[in-house]
Amino acid sequence: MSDPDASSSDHPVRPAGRPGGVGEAGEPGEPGGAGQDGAAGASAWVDASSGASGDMLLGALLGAGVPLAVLQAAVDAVSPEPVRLEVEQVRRGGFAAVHCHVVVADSTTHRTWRDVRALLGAADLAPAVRDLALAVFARLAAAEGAVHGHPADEVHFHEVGALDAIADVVGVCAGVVHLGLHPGAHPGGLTVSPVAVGSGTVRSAHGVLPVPPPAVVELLRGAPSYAGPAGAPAQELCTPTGAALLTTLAAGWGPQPPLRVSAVGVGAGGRDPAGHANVLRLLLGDPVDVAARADGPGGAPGAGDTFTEVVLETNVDDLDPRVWPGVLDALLAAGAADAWLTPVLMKKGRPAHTLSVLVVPARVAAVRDVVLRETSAIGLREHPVTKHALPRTLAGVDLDGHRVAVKLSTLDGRVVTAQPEWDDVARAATALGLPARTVLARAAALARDLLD
Ligand SMILES: O=C([S-])c1cc(C(=O)S)c[n+]([C@@H]2O[C@H](COP(=O)(O)O)[C@@H](O)[C@H]2O)c1
Ligand code: NI
Repeated sequence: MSDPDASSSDHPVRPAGRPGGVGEAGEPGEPGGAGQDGAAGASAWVDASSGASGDMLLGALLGAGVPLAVLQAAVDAVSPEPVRLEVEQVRRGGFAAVHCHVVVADSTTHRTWRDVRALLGAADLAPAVRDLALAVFARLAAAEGAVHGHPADEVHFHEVGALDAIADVVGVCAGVVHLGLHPGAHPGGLTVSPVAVGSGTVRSAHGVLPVPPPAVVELLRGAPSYAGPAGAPAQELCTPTGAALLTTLAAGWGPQPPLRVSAVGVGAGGRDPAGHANVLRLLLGDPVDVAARADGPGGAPGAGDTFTEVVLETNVDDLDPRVWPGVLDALLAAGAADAWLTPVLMKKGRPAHTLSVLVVPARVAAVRDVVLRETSAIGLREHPVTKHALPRTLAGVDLDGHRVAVKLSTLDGRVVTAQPEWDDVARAATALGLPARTVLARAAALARDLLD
């Protein structure tokens, strides 16, 4: 929710940078709705070490280069009353930041989850934006229902169902879809840092609540969060809207993933307390394939091509084979570099599978946990392995307006392979209505120009 006390202005936003090849299509609406997917897909990291709220996320998206018109068009499509997004350049504890004000007339209308769902259902929104906004409000309704003891459908939102909160959610979803960062759009997606929730108490429609308030606790279940940051005055830093947005949008949690950063958005919270910068940062860029290197002796990207990883292995003869695809997905989601099955004939002549997982040392524990939880194995072997890999970077080629990432590998300073990323090829083929092998051949031909 935006801060009603903060001053506002009509200043146009000055982006901190334009993402390379991202958001450039930027048409104001796809056929049949506001909130065009104006990007071919990118990766990003949200720094929520000072918390998160709807207006902080809106400011960060604007600062990272999303046009104000994209957010406003989506908000206009949903809101039954005029809602204006206003942008102000502010300072927060040493950061130049963008504060997005959501300006609405005073209203005491309370909405249920059913009301909000009807508003979103009737709105002329791009399908991806509508689906995402529905998912955010469904999470809010489930959390409110759980903490107040009501079925989700009957949940009566107070602050979080007001027009400014609806504008926060819809605007953020439109911005995220515009950047191609929504779940399922791109393998990289959005990684979110552990979330600072603040401390102390907060006044709300429910009266005085402890921080984190119950809805935030419920929404952040399973996500990393903590009180703080240290030295900050006691205050609420993560609102229910911020928590619902982050947990719906996050493809993963943790420190900044390897990124070639091309744009930074700094979104301001309403207050500017002494002692900490009340901002949320969005770092946008292309993924760099250096995750393994960062954990190994090679250190910095491209600095070396030999490092240590771990192979976990176990022979399994008693798991229903239909379970295996989900296991492999879960292993990759837990950070495995690869996971595969080999048919074997094991002791007592039993047909079985060897499950093998390659993973960087820092992610062994998470991967081991998946193996022991998701399969019937009751033990496993772990071998450190020495891995040699060529330094690689990502470039891109354009196929009739669809960006296909190309992985470049370098030997002795020369680019020796240029491989189009399959997921991008498949997506472009679907969008263009062409066979994937045709699109792959065209992407490979363009990629050949990137070879040295
Ligand atoms: O609106 C509701 S029902 C509501 C529930 C809770 C619970 O934790 S339960 C908390 N709040 C407080 O409302 C304000 C505004 O939140 P936004 O997400 O709309 O920015 C915030 O202080 C919450 O703690 C509201
Ligand atoms: Ni509540």
